[in-house]
Amino acid sequence: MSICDTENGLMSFEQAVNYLIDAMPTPSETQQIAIEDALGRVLAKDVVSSMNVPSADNSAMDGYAFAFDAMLDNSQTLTLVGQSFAGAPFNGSVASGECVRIMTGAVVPDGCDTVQMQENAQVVSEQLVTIEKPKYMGANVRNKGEDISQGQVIFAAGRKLSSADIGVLVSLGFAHIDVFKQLTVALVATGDELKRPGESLKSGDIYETNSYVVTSMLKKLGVNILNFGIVADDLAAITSAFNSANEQADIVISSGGVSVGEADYTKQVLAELGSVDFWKVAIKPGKPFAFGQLSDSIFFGLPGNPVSATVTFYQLVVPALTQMQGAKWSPRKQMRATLTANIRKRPGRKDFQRGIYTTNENGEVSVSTTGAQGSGMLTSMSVANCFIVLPAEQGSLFEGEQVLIEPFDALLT
Ligand SMILES: Nc1nc2c(c(=O)[nH]1)N[C@H]1C(S)=C(S)[C@@H](COP(=O)(O)OP(=O)(O)OC[C@H]3O[C@@H](n4cnc5c(N)ncnc54)[C@H](O)[C@@H]3O)O[C@H]1N2
Ligand code: MOO
Repeated sequence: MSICDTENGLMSFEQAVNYLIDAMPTPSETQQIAIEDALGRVLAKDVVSSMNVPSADNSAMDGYAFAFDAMLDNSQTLTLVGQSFAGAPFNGSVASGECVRIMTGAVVPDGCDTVQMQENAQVVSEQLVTIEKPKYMGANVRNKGEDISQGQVIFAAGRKLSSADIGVLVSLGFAHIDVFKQLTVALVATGDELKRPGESLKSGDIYETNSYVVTSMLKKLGVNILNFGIVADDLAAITSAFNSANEQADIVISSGGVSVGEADYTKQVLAELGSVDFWKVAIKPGKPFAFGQLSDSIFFGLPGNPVSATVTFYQLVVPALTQMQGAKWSPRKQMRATLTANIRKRPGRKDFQRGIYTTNENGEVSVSTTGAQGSGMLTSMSVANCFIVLPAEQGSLFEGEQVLIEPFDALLT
C-alpha cells in the first residue's frame, strides 16, 4: 500500500485514520456489567425490548379521563366515578357519560381514550365535572408502546452507550448488559526533564502534563487506565516500561521521544520489541506521531509537545480506540464558520488550529484562532472551544473566508 503523499512524502491525515481503523483488532471477549457502569461501553449484542414503553396507555396531564365519543357538545358535564393515580390505577370500567379523575403518568382506565387537563374542567359537585371537549380523540394520552414496542431491536451491537441510552435500557428493566470487555490502556511519559506536580524543579525541568491530559480524556472513553509514570530517556528504562505495559494492557500510549533528537528512543524500542507500522503524519501539530504493535498490544507514540500530544490523541487515537472498543468510527461532524481574522498557514500539512467560535442570534457561526499556535502552549487548548480544521493543501486565509470547525464538546462523544 502506498501511504505517502503531501509534504516530503508524509502519510496524509486521512490515510493515517483509515490505516488505524483497518489495523484495529475487533474485540471478541464480552462481559456482563451493571447498567450503572455502562457509560461509554459498547454493546456486544443487540438489545431487544421484552416490553412496551409505556407499558399501558397513560395520562400526560393531571385532569379527567373519559371516552371522546361521550362528548356530544363542546362542553359536557360528566359523572365522576373514581380516580386513577400513577401506581394506583382505577380498576373498574368507565361508561359513556362518566369520567375518572386522573394524574400524570396514571393508567387510562378501560372505557376511556382521552384526557382533558384540569385547567379546562370545572368541578360542579362531588360527583359532577363540566369538561371542555378536547380537539381530538386521544388528546393528552401517551399510548402503550409509543416510545418502544415489544420485540423491537432498541440498540444494535456496536453501540457506544450514552447517558440517555442507559436511561432507555433501565426503562426496559435491564439491570445488567452485555458489553465488549473493557480495554486497558497503559500510559508512559518519557523525558529526563519531567517532574510530578509537587516536586521541585531544577533548571530545565518541567512538570509532566501529557499523562494528566490523556488520562482525563481516557476517563470519558470508558477504559481502564494504568499509569506507568515518568520514564527516563534511557533505552533500558524505556524497554522495561514498554515490556511491562505490553504485558498488562491492550493499548500502550507513550508521549515524547518520537522525534529525531539524540534522546528520542521511542521508535527504536518499539521496533526492537515489535514493529513500527508508520511514523509521521502530514498534520500540524503532531507530525512525529508513531503507530505500531508490541507482542500483545497496540502502540501509539504521541509527540511530547503538550498540544501535539492532545491533538494526536483526539484526532488519531480516539478513532482507533473507538474501533478497538467494538464501535464503528465515523468522521466527526464539522461546522462551517466565518473567519473574523486572517490565519497564517503554509500548504503541506493538515492544520488543527485552536479556535474560539461564537454563534450570533441568527445562528451564524464566527471563529478566530486563539492567537499564537506554538505546540508547547497548552493554554491555547484550554482557551479554545474548537479546532479550526484546515486541509493540507490550504494556504493562508483571510478574514471573511469560510472554514470548517470541530467543537470541542463533541470530541469524546
Ligand atoms: N530536528 C527536528 N526536531 C524536531 C522535529 C523535527 O521534525 N526535526 N519535530 C518537532 C516536533 S513537530 C515535535 S511535536 C517534537 C516532538 O518531539 P518528541 O516526541 O521527541 O518529544 P520530546 O522531544 O520528548 O519533547 C518535546 C517537548 O515536549 C515536552 N514534553 C515531553 N513530554 C512531556 C510531558 N509528558 N508533559 C509535558 N511536556 C512534555 C518536552 O519537554 C519538550 O519541550 O519534536 C520537534 N523537534
Ligand atoms: O507538530 Mo509538532 O507536533 O508541531 O509540535
